[in-house]
Amino acid sequence: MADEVFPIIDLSQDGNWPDLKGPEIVEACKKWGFMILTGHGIPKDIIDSMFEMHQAFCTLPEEQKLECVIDERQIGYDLKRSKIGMNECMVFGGVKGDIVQGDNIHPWWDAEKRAKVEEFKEKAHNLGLELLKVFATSFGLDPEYFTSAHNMNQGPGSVLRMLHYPKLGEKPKEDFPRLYSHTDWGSLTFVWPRSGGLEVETPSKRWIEVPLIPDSIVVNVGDAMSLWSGQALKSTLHKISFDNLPIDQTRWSMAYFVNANTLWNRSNKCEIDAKLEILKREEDGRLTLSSDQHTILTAGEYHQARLYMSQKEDAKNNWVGQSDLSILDTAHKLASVVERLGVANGSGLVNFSRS
Ligand SMILES: O=C(O)CCC(=O)C(=O)O
Ligand SMILES: [Fe+2]
Repeated sequence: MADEVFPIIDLSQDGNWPDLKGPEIVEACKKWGFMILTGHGIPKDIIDSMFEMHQAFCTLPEEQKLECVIDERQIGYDLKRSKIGMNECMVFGGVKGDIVQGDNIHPWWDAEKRAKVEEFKEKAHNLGLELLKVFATSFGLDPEYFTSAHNMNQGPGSVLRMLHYPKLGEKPKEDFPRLYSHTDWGSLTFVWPRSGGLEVETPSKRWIEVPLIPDSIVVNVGDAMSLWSGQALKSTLHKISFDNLPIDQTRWSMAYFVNANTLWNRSNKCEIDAKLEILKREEDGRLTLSSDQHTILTAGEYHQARLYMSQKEDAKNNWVGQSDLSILDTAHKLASVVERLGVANGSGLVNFSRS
């Protein structure tokens, strides 16, 4: 449709962008669930230096990179050759300080490089907090309503994925995509693209490629934030297809996933847990706290429900890596809450539907 213009919002005019650009930001997140932010204040030399490290690390032989494979804290190297996608990724999850001190990171990432990653994560996180304040303020809530549940010092932490979609000799025989059609699980996602290829579903459900603007950030709302906001904010499907990123092309990008706090201990009990109190949309557009107990989940319960839903989906599709669903014994009840709210279906795959 001719009036479907991908939202591009420049924050550079004034230090007071949350007040000045807040309404435009919220509108974009309601209508598209996606926007591009320019003039966002994260310096270009810092972004450049992150991509330099990313590209240099990816040139190491595969067996070296595989020495530290991604763990349950979401730290380490992730090589994907599956229905999820065909890419490689260095993943830096965990809380503040975990990268500088942490294990399971290849020694190629020396102290100086790790400090840069921590600094970048912190800058990204602070921008995420500003956006969460904009959302809360626009809904008439306490500005810290969402931010208080996104503390960088509390687990599980937000996750930086440095992504590389390599050139391929031939198209995979197994029908694996570059990146499957999905919505993100968390609160907010930032993507720094260095190459084109990312496609999103428009409000009228067409697929378009996200404009490539150097040094900008592509921001999208995740399922948790959509759920939390009573679906006032939209979590939108996106993908990278072989049509748009053919086998002879490469894509470099970085994605930062802003997640709500929750921490599981070794006996699978949740120790820190943000309350994901699903807000209710009033007729005048305001969001209020719902009195319906069924619409109150904690971030940990939400996460468990998503795990359960995606493993159920994997099992249905006979995907590799199935695990024992009985571990998640209460999760199916929670999954039905998530399903009923219509924010996510299965693992967020193509047949995702929303009223
Ligand atoms: O590479 C990209 O730009 C997209 C990454 C993405 O959507 C994801 O990892 O969830
Ligand atoms: Fe995504």
